[in-house]
Amino acid sequence: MFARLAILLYAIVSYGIFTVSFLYAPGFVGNYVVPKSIDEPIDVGSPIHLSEAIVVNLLLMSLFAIQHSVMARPAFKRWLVKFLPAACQRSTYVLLSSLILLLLFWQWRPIPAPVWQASGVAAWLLTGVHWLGWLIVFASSYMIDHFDLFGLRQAFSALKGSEISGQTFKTPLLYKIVRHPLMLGFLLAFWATPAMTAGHLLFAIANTVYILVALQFEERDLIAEFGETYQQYRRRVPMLVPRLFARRRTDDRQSSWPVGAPQ
Ligand SMILES: C[S@@+](CC[C@H](N)C(=O)[O-])C[C@H]1O[C@@H](n2cnc3c(N)ncnc32)[C@H](O)[C@@H]1O
Repeated sequence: MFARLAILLYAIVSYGIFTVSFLYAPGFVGNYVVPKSIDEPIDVGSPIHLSEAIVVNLLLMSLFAIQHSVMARPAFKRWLVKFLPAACQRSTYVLLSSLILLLLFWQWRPIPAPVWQASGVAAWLLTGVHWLGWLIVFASSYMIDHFDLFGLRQAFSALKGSEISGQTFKTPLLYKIVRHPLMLGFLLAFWATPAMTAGHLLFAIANTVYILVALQFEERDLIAEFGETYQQYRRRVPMLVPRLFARRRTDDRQSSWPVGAPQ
């Protein structure tokens, strides 16, 4: 019982640290409220050189990308549970990702050279799309299973002594429009800004490249897990850019597979 309570406490602490990093992220990317944002320099006493800023920022983003992608692979998860209870595996992933994100927010070097500056209606539109992106990220996490994604469900299952259920394939709401709404939300939040600086542009480009590469790995795992069901989904639903007009395909009309039903 003590071990199970310790797992739950670990999951709650990890989730708490994730919440701090998630709440900080819009402030960081949008330069709102927070003490240190993407364009807000830290006082390091001496001016930061452009080359140093680029190298430090790329290292920070690479650290996040490597941790986030390596730890998400099934082979790594199987290795990790040799040392940790299975119920801690997702919380460990969430904890490390969140700590690296906080490090990135803290150590990020702004590069303030302006790239574009919108005003009037364009500025309002870009700000609206920016917040729509964050809303999509938040909502999508609940559509596939927020508490499973962030390790709490696994810890509660362990507390009850029940088996940790495997991943289930779902296509609710936004997942019927694109296969990766959560990533689409991030892309909108990163790119839609009325005041783009060189540092923000570096952040947006590097993260776009990372997302596009990471999604290849994620989809490879999803195909390995769900086979033809995911292949059909791939044929039916676009990856990131919604189709403006529904495409009527022969196999759509013939298929009896209900999109949205757990497979
Ligand atoms: C951070 S979430 C991002 C999900 C998706 N890539 C997106 O952008 O909305 C990553 C986890 O979601 C899982 N996942 C992705 N698509 C899924 C789906 N349709 N149903 C259930 N789980 C899914 C992946 O296996 C992975 O564990």
